[in-house]
This record gives sequence, structure tokens and C-alpha cells, in this order.
Amino acid sequence: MMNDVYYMNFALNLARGAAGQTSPNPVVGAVLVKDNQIIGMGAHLKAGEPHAEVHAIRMAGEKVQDSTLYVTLEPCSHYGKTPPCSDLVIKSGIKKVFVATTDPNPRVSGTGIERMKKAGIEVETGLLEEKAREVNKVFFYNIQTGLPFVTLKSAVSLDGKTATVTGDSMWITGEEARADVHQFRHEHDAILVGVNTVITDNPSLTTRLPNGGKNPIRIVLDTHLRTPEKAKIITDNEAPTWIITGSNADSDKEAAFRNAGVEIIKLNTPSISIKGILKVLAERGITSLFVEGGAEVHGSFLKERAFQQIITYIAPKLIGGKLAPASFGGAGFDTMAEVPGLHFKKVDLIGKDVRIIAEPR
Ligand SMILES: Nc1c(/N=C/[C@H](O)[C@H](O)[C@H](O)COP(=O)(O)O)[nH]c(=O)[nH]c1=O
Repeated sequence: MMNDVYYMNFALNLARGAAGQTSPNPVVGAVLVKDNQIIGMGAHLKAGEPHAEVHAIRMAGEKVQDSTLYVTLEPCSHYGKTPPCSDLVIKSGIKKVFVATTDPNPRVSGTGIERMKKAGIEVETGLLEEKAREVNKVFFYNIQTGLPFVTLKSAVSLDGKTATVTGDSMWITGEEARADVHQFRHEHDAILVGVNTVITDNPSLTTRLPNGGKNPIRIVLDTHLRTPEKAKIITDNEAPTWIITGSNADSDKEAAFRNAGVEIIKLNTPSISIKGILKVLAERGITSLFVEGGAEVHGSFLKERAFQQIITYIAPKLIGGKLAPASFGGAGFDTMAEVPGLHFKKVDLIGKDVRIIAEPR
């Protein structure tokens, strides 16, 4: 006899499977059960396509009558690109619904549940709520703030260095850790680096997972438009590239980049503020941002406390050198009292390296 937690975990795994595919929508999983048999399952796979509940109900067919639905997010009650799922649940004759967590959108939160209860369906909320919120932390943050969820990523030696004193950094972490990064690239709408990283590493910033994956939009913070015209991210046509510049950037170079299909976002201020660009990116539909550095960029995000999680890969190596760069540059803080506190959310061994996922307290 499988229990309710088992079925909701199954629905959460279905939701997680579509991570990186559904933006700007959340990931959602649904499982239909009758007489302790799974009769239907589904996940929301892409914005604009059917929701998880629709797939599960279609799979169940007429068996859906008097079944129990386990769904990781409250069934919608508004007409988006598809009709409301709460109406479909009612029409299908489902007799009980477990909802892991309610919709974070204050405008619709609880209305889907109310509608199903009014129709005589037994509804229980909160089963594995913590896990359900974690799996959609990007969506929840973006709905509630209107800003992109920001992840900072760095790869350091055990003594916190990102390169030797001569700038050599290939490689600090091993193949497994470097491959692990690509899953996060796949799951974020955009990836951001500073122009110094483009100049020193000439990265492609694309997602190379064994079975493909979605390339994030590539964003370069480049106040004075110093990005090399021959850089991979300008010439490879693998993914869109946006360069964010200050108001004094050289407009001749701008034209050359525009001709290469690069989007130039020229701010009306000479310098770049992180909070300012997050608003600009939100207006352009970016709901999640993966920041790969370098140190100056990380230092700016830290100073403005403009991040929601930090992913750090630590290699079992000691680079040393007083002048070797660390992962956070910039002015830093004068006193420990100013230093933002974090908490370690997840610690894993990835190959020979440690991966720590931390969040602001
Ligand atoms: N030097 C290291 C890293 N270095 C990361 C670089 O800053 C840059 O993001 C990479 O060169 C990415 O290149 P591409 O986009 O894959 O072509 N990143 C890592 O995780 N480990 C390291 O040892």
C-alpha cells in the first residue's frame, strides 16, 4: 500500500524532470491514483502547452472518475494559454486532491482550491510543501518580486583562488564539476559574465549537456564596450548575446556589434548598477540569471546583496599567492557586521570537488 507521501514525491520528480523547459511558467507534476494504482501522470513541459493535470487526466481516461489527484502546485483557476485546470478537475469527477503548495501569485492564490472545494471535492494542502516550494523557488521569487532569481557561481581552489598569480585557471575543478555547471546553465534563462572574463577566457557560455539542453541568453556587463569583436559569444551564433554598456560607450563599435546580430543595451547612466540591470532584464522577460563572474562582477552583486543563491565548487588544490585572484573582488566590506550571512543549503561531492549551494539568511 503506497502512501500519500510516495505519490506526491513521484509528482515532484515528474515536475523536476522538466526543469529548464517551462520558463516563465513553474514546473508542475501530477499523479492520479485509484484503488492504490497509478492511473495517470503528467508534467507541464513547456509554457503554452497543457498543464500537468491535463496530461494526467488524459492518460487516465474514464478511470479518472472518483480518483485521487496529487499535484505539486495549486491547479490554476484563470484562463492563461490553456483553460483553468481546477474546472477540468471538477468536470473529471476526481473525488480528492492533494495540493503540495498554493499558487504564489497573490491574485490567484487559493482560488483554484476554493473552486474545487465548492464543487464538493475533498482538498488537502501542504503535503511536502517545503519540497514543492524548493522546486519552484525561481518561479516563486520572480512572481513575488518581478525580478530575476540570481544565482552566483564560482569555482575555487581550497584556498579560495580562481586562478594563479599569472592568471592560469585551466583547470581548477575537474570534469564532473565543470559538466555539473551546464545543468544550471540549462535551468536559467540567462547567463552573465563581465567583459574581463570574455577577454581572458573567451567562453562560449553555451549549455553542453550529454543530451543537449537549452542555451541561456548570454549577457556581458561591459561599461565601455571592450568586448573583442572576434569573441566566441559574438561570432559563434550559438545563442543570443546581449551586451550591457554605460551611456558613454563607443557608438561606432555598437554598430559593428549590431550588424553581428548582438543586442546592445545602452544604459542612460555612465556606470552599471546591478539593481538597475536586473530591472532592465526583468522587463525583457528574464526570470532567472546565472552569474559566472568574474571577481569584479561577483563583487558588485555581493555589495548590492543582489543574489538569491550561491553555488561554489571547491577543488582539492592549493594555489597560494598573495596576488592570485579570489572569487569576490570589488571593494568588499570593512567590518564583519556588514558581511551578509548565508546558510549552507546543500553540500555534495561532485567528482573530486565539493559543491556548496548557499542562500542568504
Ligand atoms: N577555470 C574554471 C572555470 N572557469 C570558468 C570560466 O570563467 C568560463 O566560464 C569558462 O571558461 C566557461 O567556458 P565555456 O562557456 O564552457 O566555453 N569554471 C569552472 O567551473 N572550473 C574551472 O576550473
